[in-house]
Amino acid sequence: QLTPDFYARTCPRLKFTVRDAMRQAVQREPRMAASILRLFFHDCFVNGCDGSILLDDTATFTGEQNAFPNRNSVRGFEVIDAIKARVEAACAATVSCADVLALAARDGVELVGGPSWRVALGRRDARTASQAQANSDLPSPFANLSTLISMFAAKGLNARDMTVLSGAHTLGFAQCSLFRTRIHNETNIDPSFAASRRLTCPLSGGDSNLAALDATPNRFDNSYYRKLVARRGLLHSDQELFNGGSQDGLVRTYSFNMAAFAGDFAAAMVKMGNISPLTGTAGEIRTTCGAVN
Ligand code: HEM
Ligand SMILES: [Ca+2]
Repeated sequence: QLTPDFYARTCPRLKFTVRDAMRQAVQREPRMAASILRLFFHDCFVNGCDGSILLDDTATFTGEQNAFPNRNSVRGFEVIDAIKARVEAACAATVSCADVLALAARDGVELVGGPSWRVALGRRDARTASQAQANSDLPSPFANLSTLISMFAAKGLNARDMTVLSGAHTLGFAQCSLFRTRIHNETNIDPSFAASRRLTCPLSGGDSNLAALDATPNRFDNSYYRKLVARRGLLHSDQELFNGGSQDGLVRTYSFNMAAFAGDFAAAMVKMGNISPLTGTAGEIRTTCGAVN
């Protein structure tokens, strides 16, 4: 029951406000498009797209931000907080943090050359968050293909959705500790790629050193899939999509058909954005994204 014109009368300039703020954020730091996209994924996969990941831990509240997949890893909170402040100034107590995040993720992708899509709106914000749920529902970079497929299936997303959404790794960076075993121990990897990654990610030390997830980390293109076909996937979970299994054919298609990737990605983002939203009078419209009202 989400709809793109949910705020047409209550906050008519909403999408321009978000777009403008995201343009500034991405101009300042191109990686922010990636970081906000990932933030949206990590929101939607834990209790649905309800802004739960945005809630800060306090002395009496433990939320999702310090769950293993998020701690020292997800970023961009200050950008969402700043956008929300501008939205509040224009339309007080009207637009949810969950919707701001959904719009910002779409705008970031478009700003770095990716497809666009209509964001259905009307999500409300959670009053709670669960660190345990974040630990159990977010996929690990060490997962194999069948685990990835079943974790997405648990969210109503099929294997094709999983493979095309993983194309988000056309943007952004990963830390050495999350791909070390792949570049040092695995055999389904291009040797020269492994050797060059080992230069900044040795067997010990450099845990937080960054490497790009594909060859063009600030450009939304299909090079992620071309790299998978060349056995140059950075994460173990990336290469699982092209390792003799059920997704090989789709990876190959996306590797030479950018239009198919772009179209399927947009459709799958809409689907991901529909994961169990709070609507109607459930939840609340948070005034500050980091804390319940
Ligand atoms: C298929 C399962 C997935 C796994 C196992 C996975 C895992 C990871 C890991 C380990 C990182 C690096 C984190 C770090 O080094 O701190 C990462 C980065 C990223 N992920 Fe995923 N991811 C998956 C799917 C997705 C999906 C569905 C999206 C969005 C639709 C996404 C968007 C991103 C982006 C954009 C980055 C780069 C973030 C940045 O540079 O700030 N990922 N992912
Ligand atoms: Ca959530």
